Amino acid sequence: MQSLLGHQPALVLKGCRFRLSNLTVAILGAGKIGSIMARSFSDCGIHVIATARSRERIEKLRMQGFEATSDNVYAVEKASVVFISVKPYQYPALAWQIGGHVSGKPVVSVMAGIPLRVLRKTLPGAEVYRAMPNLNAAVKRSATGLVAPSNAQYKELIKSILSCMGSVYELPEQLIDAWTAVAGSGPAIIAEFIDSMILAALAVGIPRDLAYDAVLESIIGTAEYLRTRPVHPAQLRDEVTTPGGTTIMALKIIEGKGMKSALIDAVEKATARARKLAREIEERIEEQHENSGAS
Ligand SMILES: NC(=O)C1=CN([C@@H]2O[C@H](COP(=O)(O)OP(=O)(O)OC[C@H]3O[C@@H](n4cnc5c(N)ncnc54)[C@H](O)[C@@H]3O)[C@@H](O)[C@H]2O)C=CC1
Ligand SMILES: O=C(O)[C@@H]1CCC=N1
Repeated sequence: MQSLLGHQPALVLKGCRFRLSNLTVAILGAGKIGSIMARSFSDCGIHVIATARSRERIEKLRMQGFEATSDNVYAVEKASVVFISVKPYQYPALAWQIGGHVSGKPVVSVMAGIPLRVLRKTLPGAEVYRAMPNLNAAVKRSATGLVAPSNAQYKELIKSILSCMGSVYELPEQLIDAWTAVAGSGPAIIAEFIDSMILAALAVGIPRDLAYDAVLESIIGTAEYLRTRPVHPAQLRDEVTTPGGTTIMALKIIEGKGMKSALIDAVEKATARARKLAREIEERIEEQHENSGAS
């Protein structure tokens, strides 16, 4: 693998390593990703306290079997590990609520963009981490990036909890925004590709249900092929492409319309957006600090 791809996957963990059944974890802001995290952690035996703002959402979380509340401070105080999964712009208000209650606890943010530096400043005394899972956690196939602080005390525990969602990869902080673009947004980008291929299949007359299967099975099969056989994607492409055959006609059009350059641009823009988010949130936090009359 190393010599062919010039890269060794930095997989650190897959599958639970700790006995997690005595653990209580708070998930603050159990929306789309937070409720998937709650299900994954709960399936690992963890007691989850999920928080949400609306009565309907709390009721829904309870129906799914989780302890659920609107009281973030209660959840933080009861839990040994705290996860934050609100939208980045919702974070300053949440930090204001819980900032005085997290000292000594590990707190893991899955929010795009917000740097450790800002988490540390707003959650005094907590051991702060950044993680970037993806929606595929719903099928235990998240590729989760993890940034741990130096001299982290709780790193093995955090990796173990995150592994309930799939694979965990430890990263330096300067890579997490790029990871957010590639792996965090990845399912959306890949879903667009799948949707486009389905439309293409319809255009050449394949019935809709068959088109869906043809595309999904081909995507899953190609990923499985690349995962289990040590070949570079370009080598796979060459194995499929018969000189003067059909595939080369498709590849010529893709090349001419710039699919690769569009994807590279897209990922660069998404990475830059995460960096910009960090600045925007930091400004909001400073404003909040000034408005509170703090020096
Ligand atoms: N959706 C995704 O695939 C992924 C999202 N993320 C990150 O996860 C975070 C959440 O994203 P989504 O789940 O998509 O958003 P969402 O809007 O579905 O979930 C956020 C939830 O937090 C709740 N909330 C907001 N403020 C709150 C507060 N003070 N107390 C309690 N609950 C509060 C909201 O009502 C909402 O239900 C974002 O920061 C995003 O960057 C990370 C990886 C993947
Ligand atoms: O779109 C977003 O900002 C979040 C981060 C990764 C996936 N969704």
